[in-house]
Amino acid sequence: MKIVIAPDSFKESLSAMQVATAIQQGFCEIYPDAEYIKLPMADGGEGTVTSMVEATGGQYLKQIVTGPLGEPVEGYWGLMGDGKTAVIEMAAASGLHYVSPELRNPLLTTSQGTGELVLAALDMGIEHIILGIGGSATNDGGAGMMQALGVQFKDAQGNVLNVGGGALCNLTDIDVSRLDPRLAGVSITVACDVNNPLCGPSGASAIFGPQKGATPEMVKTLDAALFSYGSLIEKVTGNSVLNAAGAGAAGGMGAALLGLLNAELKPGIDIVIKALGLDNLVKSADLVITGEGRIDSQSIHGKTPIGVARSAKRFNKPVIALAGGLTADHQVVHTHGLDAVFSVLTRVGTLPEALQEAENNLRITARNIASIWRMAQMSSENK
Ligand SMILES: O=C(O)[C@H](O)CO
Repeated sequence: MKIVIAPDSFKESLSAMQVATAIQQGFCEIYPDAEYIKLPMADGGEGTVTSMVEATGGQYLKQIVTGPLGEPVEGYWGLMGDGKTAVIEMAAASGLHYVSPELRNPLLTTSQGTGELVLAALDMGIEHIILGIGGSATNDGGAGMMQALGVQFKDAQGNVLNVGGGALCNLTDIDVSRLDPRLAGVSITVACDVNNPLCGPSGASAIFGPQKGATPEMVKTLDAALFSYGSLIEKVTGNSVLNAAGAGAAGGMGAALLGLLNAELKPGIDIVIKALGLDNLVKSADLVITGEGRIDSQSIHGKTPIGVARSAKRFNKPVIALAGGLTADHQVVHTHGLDAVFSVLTRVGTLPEALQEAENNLRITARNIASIWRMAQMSSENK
């Protein structure tokens, strides 16, 4: 029996490889002799560099950059096996995991560090950038990143804006004349973890603002700020961003990349699936297992489990997903290729307890799924 295990990370708890290993351990208790293929996946958010570097035999590079609250953090990026392509994930510089829950405030957080990672890659003379966006602590429309790359955002008095999503309320002018000229010679592909638009009820602020610490009042302020930011980008560049799919990824960073850098936005999971050759591996599998920290109705907008399911369903393979948590509205995922989904929680506890127990709970749940799988196999053999 061949089992492909292709999960995302469980954010703030386990890396994608740790998740895959825990699932394998559980399955091995029932199927010790099965062939297991573990593929740590990512969708543009945290883990994208690891997946792409490992898949292409590239290398990791460390870089001290400005974190979401202005503090120095040790970020990283990857040089892919071809030696010409940089793979950068914005979460490695501006990710939510850098800000503890009580300090989360998307009015103030900046994506500047992501721009600094891009500068580090340009310094190495790369020709192409794959920029994974998602998992951010920011809602600044990627303005911080663009500031690091030389763009100036100004208010009506001609003053350069402060950093953070809240400051964009005062934006009246975007000056691109000092944009780093090296960017003109580099192609940028953006791996978006979601396809949400910039603004509105399914936009960056409304959907992802709360997890970054936005109160309902802040969501309104941030949404209005991103609307005037997007409108101004359209006016200055002539590029449409307000209605573009993915412009709302990573707190609106998609809009800056599309509008100000003419980058191409793609579903991140498709880029990772291609680099890892997932289609070829699932083709001959008996079972495909995926997972993510949380599975909800938003998962269908480009998250890893659905991308993996799409790949598996091309070859009509069964797909099971394991999640730390399932929301009440998660069932829509069944119409997108996930045959069965399981929450791994084994008891009622606190969130920190759930994060801490995730590895063991994954193993236990995987063991039980394997046991049901074997019972089903035995009963069909006995018919
Ligand atoms: O960073 C975020 O806002 C989410 O991951 C969606 O991109």
